[in-house]
Amino acid sequence: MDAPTTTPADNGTPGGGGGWFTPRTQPTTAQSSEPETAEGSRLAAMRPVGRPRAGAEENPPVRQDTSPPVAQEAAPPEIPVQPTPSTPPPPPEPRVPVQRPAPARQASPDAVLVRRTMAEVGPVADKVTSYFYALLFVRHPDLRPMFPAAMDTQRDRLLKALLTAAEHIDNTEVLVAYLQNLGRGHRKYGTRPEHYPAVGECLIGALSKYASAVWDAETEAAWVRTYTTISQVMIDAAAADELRAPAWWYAEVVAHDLRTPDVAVVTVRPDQPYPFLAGQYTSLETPWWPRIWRHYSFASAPRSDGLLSFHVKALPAGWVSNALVHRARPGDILRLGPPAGSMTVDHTTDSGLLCLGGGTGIAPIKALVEDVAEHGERRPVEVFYGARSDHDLYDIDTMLRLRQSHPWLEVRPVVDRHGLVQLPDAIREFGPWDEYDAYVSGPPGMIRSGVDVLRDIGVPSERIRHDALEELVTAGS
Ligand SMILES: NC(=O)C1=CN([C@@H]2O[C@H](COP(=O)(O)OP(=O)(O)OC[C@H]3O[C@@H](n4cnc5c(N)ncnc54)[C@H](O)[C@@H]3O)[C@@H](O)[C@H]2O)C=CC1
Repeated sequence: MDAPTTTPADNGTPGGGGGWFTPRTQPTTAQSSEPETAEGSRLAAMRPVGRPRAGAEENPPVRQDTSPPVAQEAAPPEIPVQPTPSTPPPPPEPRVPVQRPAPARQASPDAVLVRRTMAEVGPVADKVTSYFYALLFVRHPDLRPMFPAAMDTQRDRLLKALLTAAEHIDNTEVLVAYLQNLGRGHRKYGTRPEHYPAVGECLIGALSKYASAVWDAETEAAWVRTYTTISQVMIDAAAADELRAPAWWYAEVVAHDLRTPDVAVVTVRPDQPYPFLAGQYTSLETPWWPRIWRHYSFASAPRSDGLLSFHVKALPAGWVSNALVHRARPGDILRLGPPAGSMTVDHTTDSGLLCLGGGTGIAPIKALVEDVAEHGERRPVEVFYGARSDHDLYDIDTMLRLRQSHPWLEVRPVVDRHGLVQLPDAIREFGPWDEYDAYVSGPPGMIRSGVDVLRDIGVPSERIRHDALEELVTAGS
């Protein structure tokens, strides 16, 4: 999957006060001197304050950089600082905004205006997306090579991420982490600080066109401040990440094991150490579909030989997944983005782990089991491994071997019974689960119903972990 996400990471929230999401200039009113629609002043307002490149003008014009932004696959990676094997993995992330509703507190004036715009454009979201990208590519053709040649269903990811962030602008704690992850993740596309004003300008261009009924100077000023804040957090996170990690890793396929006609276990060796935590995922690009990145969970806890493995199911019309299952062979070189996701084990408690792995969703669950084993803990781990048929339980042998080695582990295969009893239903027959944290991994529908069942049987939301559904919708394709 352009991998499963749990969440964006890293805290970095400056302590105290309003933090990052208090606009650096006080919110203004409609009567203020905020720019109205003049593009020049709008862009000046949106220009991120952080880290212009050496020699850049103080207020460079948006299109100052005419060099092609990316096409990285042919170029050797620029690696500012090589991580060493002792580089600690990034801290796990809090959940993405969609998973944790903003606490009930009074919305800031900017948030009210931003949400009003969002409500207005919601019914015409597709048009906003098309118009946004049309504006971006017409006004800034130099940015076009940063996107895939064929803009598939993921083309609106950038816009979606920005709008998600804007909508949750008051939910500082979660949002900062989300944006930092987004900023770090954008390094692999070749995104630079000077690209942000171009995107902001087109974002506002598209919103003002489709939310014209509610658009006024005050709304525009709110969006400018919101976008400036968003881009600043992303730019700062990318700059900090540059000091400790490459923008991407090359990884050579060293093993390819076709487990069923459409599921392969792909093992790769990164060109340099790749720190991550069990339960996380990465983004992956194949040589056959340049600039198309998909998310895949790591199927093992970090290994001493540094190898990484992924379980990939070839999906109908899944370009990347089909290439990985049917075309990739040892010796092929892939690219990996940074690790992400918060579906990780909390080693500060000894609660049990209740794990639901559906289909290839068993991959990160296996990693979690290995992680618990490596920590030498004796906490109960109960794995429910769901599949459509016996034949689809492609990793059951591995899971049963793990169970033989670890008395604290229980593995229960759950095969669909005529579509009536599905994986999540099975957990009702066992329990009680009061002392367990729950981990849910698999297709989005299974995650949704898994979370419903868990809540229904009394597991509190804060004890349920899963990757972000919005990431999973296109994951693995
Ligand atoms: N971290 C994560 O959450 C990961 C998620 N995945 C995702 O897992 C999926 C695996 O796909 P397949 O192997 O084809 O799975 P699948 O479609 O064969 O389903 C696997 C299991 O989930 C159950 N299930 C599916 N839809 C359900 C629903 N709506 N309600 C209740 N139960 C449901 C099925 O009954 C089956 O037991 C992919 O979408 C992949 O992207 C894969 C790896 C990690």
